[in-house]
Amino acid sequence: MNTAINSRIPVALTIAGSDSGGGAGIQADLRTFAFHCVHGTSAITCVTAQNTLGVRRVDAMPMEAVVAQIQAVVEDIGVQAAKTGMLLNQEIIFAVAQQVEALQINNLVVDPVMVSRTGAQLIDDDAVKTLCHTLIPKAVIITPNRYEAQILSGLQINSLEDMQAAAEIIHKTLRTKAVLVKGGGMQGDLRGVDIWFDGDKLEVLTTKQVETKNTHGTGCTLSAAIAANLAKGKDLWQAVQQAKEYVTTALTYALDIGEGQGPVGHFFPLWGLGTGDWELGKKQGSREQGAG
Ligand SMILES: Nc1ncnc2c1ncn2[C@@H]1O[C@H](COP(=O)(O)OP(=O)(O)OP(=O)(O)O)[C@@H](O)[C@H]1O
Ligand SMILES: Cc1ncc(CO)c(N)n1
Repeated sequence: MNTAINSRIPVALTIAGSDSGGGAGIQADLRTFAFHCVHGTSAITCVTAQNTLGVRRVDAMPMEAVVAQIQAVVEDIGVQAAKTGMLLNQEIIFAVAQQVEALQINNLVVDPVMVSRTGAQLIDDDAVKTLCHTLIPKAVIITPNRYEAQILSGLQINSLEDMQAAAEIIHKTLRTKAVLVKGGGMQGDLRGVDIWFDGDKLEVLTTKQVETKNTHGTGCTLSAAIAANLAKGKDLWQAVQQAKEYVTTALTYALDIGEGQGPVGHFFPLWGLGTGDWELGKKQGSREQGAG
């Protein structure tokens, strides 16, 4: 008898960089997709030698290799949603924007990775311009952090009101459906606060502020969770609210590894249930076998 189960599963694509430390980038995105029961596919734009203390080296993939990965995935498997993360240079950004158009990739979430949480600029000014003019207008939502929102809006952001003003300016000037200005780089209580603006509704998304130094990859995780929810057919507002809840809970289970900022705990229910001990799962399995 054929016992195979034919499972249909939503598919999402991440176009982003690899983080050797496993906390951000492609690694965080694929874990987030898996948690949401979405099949994760990837197009790697660059390889970073990175750990919890910082980025040591970045090697860009050839633009043609990025394009080939996107085409291989979309032409055969198809994707219901996609996200972009670290795109690194102007050539890759331009090529990704062309592929999004040519392959009609819908539900695109752009995490405009330009500046690290510590304020260091990761892409040059020409690449920022290309991102604004080619890729961002194709997104259903963009998710800048504090420093990225400063660049995109031209405002200094030091308060909730500044975050709101920046979201409005970014929406107006960059023509995306929605903007989420993230508060992780703010001080005090604002660290857990994000601002949503879609041209109509200006909303403050507030969760508790989690007291942890282990916040590496929160932005990647949030944008990947939004894409996963969109792939599952949720509307954009619902996708964002649920993604925010997910990243907050994952932060409360953040992993204390390395000397610097550890990653969030993407698979927290396993730890919450005490199954961090994998032996437990095996024991339960053998008990069931014994009973049969
Ligand atoms: N200490 C915290 N407590 C609660 N929420 C937080 C905290 N730090 C970040 N967040 C949330 O995590 C999400 C990501 O925001 P953040 O500003 O950290 O993005 P980012 O700088 O792009 O992240 P990264 O570069 O580390 O991937 C947002 O929803 C933000 O509110
Ligand atoms: C590969 C990669 N993408 C994104 C970020 C931003 O968190 C990072 N540190 N590394």
